[in-house]
Amino acid sequence: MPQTRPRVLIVDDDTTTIHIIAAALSSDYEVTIATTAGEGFRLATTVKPHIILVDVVMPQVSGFEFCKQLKQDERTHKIPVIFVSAEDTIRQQTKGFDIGGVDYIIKPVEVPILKARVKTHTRLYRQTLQLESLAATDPLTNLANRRKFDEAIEHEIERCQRNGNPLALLIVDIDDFKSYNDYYGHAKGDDCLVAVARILKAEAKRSTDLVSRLGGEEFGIILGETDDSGAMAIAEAIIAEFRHQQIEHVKANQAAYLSVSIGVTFVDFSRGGRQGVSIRTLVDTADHALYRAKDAGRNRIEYEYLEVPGKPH
Ligand SMILES: Nc1nc2c(ncn2[C@@H]2O[C@H](COP(=O)(O)OP(=O)(O)OP(=O)(O)O)[C@@H](O)[C@H]2O)c(=O)[nH]1
Repeated sequence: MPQTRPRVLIVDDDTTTIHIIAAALSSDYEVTIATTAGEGFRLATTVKPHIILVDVVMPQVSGFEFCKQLKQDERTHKIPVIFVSAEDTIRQQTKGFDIGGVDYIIKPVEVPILKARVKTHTRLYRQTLQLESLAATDPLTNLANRRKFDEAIEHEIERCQRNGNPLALLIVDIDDFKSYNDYYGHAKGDDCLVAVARILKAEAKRSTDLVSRLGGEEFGIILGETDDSGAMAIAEAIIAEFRHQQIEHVKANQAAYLSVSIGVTFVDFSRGGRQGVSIRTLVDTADHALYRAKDAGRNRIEYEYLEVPGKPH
């Protein structure tokens, strides 16, 4: 698939420089312009540029301060920043790198050098993004993989705890999948995993939801900012969707179709506390509920609250 053109954000208060840089890059890049650091920061979070070219000397907020701000925000900290400045002292240039810039271009801008450097840094950044995405994705289902799940749940625990919000985790396991594989063959088993992934994605579709394949026929769904009734509603919708779709599984023991069992756990951070709430305790609690669902006959949901130790009552 052809890649879209890389996006460049130019942040400069000098219209002559903006004009020179934009003219040099606009045939190969999507160019966006900001004349203040404030506007630049807003565009960095919305346009998500592949590179930012910033003037060092600007009124109010300098290019260095702007870069520091970008590096402190998780939405923008990875975007490569190139400083463009007439200040050519070694001290000034070194400072640019220390702050987190990837390059420093001296004004007046030499267009071939500018183009070569922008090309190199955008290519490297895009490769990094691609590798990060591959490292976080399960190749069969295209869902987030276990590594991404662990990273995301840690992040969600922190976020929900900081904001005093509830957090829920669902572990979904296909019922009698061994006999499905044995009867229909491994390739059909793979197709089945893809179909299950699609159903789960369709039911947990909020931006704070993350559906992942934990391994084999087990899936994890993180529901940030979701309380017990919200999480149970999603779990019930998943069970109902499998009942509705009636995916054939002639060897199923319980239902006459392909079904899943779901273990659900909730944490309520609304009264503070966090000690003892880790990925491990969350997953273990949801797993425990899942085993109970399997034991009780499959094709069902069981849940367990996770108490937050140290929470004042
Ligand atoms: N096709 C396919 N099968 C897989 C994959 N990963 C794991 N499996 C199979 O999933 C099956 C899981 O079997 P079990 O752990 O015994 O679970 P189950 O038969 O679903 O039984 P219950 O969970 O108790 O209902 C095994 O046969 C694995 O070989 C995969 O990527 N593709």
